[in-house]
Amino acid sequence: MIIGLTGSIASGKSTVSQMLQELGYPVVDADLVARQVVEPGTQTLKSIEEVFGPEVIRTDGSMDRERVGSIIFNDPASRKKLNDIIHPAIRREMLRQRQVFLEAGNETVIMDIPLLFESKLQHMVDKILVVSVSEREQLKRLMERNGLTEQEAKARIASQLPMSVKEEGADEVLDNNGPIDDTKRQLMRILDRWQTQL
Ligand SMILES: CC(C)(COP(=O)(O)OP(=O)(O)OC[C@H]1O[C@@H](n2cnc3c(N)ncnc32)[C@H](O)[C@@H]1O)[C@@H](O)C(=O)NCCC(=O)NCCS
Ligand SMILES: Nc1ncnc2c1ncn2[C@@H]1O[C@H](COP(=O)(O)OP(=O)(O)OP(=O)(O)O)[C@@H](O)[C@H]1O
Repeated sequence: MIIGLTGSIASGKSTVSQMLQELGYPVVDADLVARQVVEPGTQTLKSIEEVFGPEVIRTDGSMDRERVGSIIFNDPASRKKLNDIIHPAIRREMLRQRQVFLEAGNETVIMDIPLLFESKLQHMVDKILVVSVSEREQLKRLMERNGLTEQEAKARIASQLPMSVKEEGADEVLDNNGPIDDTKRQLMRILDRWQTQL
């Protein structure tokens, strides 16, 4: 079974992904893959430099993530340009990693994909788990974690589909407003339900 783990920015996907890894599940992490495909020397990074200019490349040859983030989270046209370059490479690499886990004999693989709905990747997974938080909690956690102003955090939240749309498309919704222990309990219940359906 392929489980798609998604949610909105700072809703708690990485927190839940960490719990799943501790339980022994293999995880394909789209945010990590997004870093791997733009390593210095890759064609993807060259294309990003051509479109966004040499100022998005640091002196050590790596992508200046902060600078690219400040461009694309504030401008939908630039975001589309970046997505058009980087998403095909991310998709290919995620599918490759998923295949490696399946061929190694894993029956369940987790795919942590923040933009699962935005990129219409529902076909890649059998079950969809959405990690949800209230708008207020999301804003607070995002500002704290990334050291963003309210305006910067709101721009990032607005660059994704509303949480309610994601919840509607979910097989299960995990409410991550409460303490971590509560999130873990919900996760265990959901996994139990899905495993007994196999
Ligand atoms: C813009 C970049 C350079 C910012 O890097 P930074 O290290 O600050 O953030 P990080 O990669 O950890 O992403 C944090 C979160 O931002 C959100 N996010 C990232 N990219 C996008 C995007 N194109 N559209 C909407 N939300 C996005 C996701 O919720 C993600 O979990 C980086 O996010 C990136 O390369 N984005 C394009 C690739 C992408 O779409 N990644 C999302 C997973 S497929
Ligand atoms: N139940 C919780 N209670 C308090 N803080 C939490 C809880 N869950 C997550 N957090 C904190 O909220 C922040 C966002 O969580 P996390 O990084 O897991 O979100 P994410 O969905 O993976 O974010 P992104 O989309 O940016 O990758 C982190 O600082 C995390 O420590």
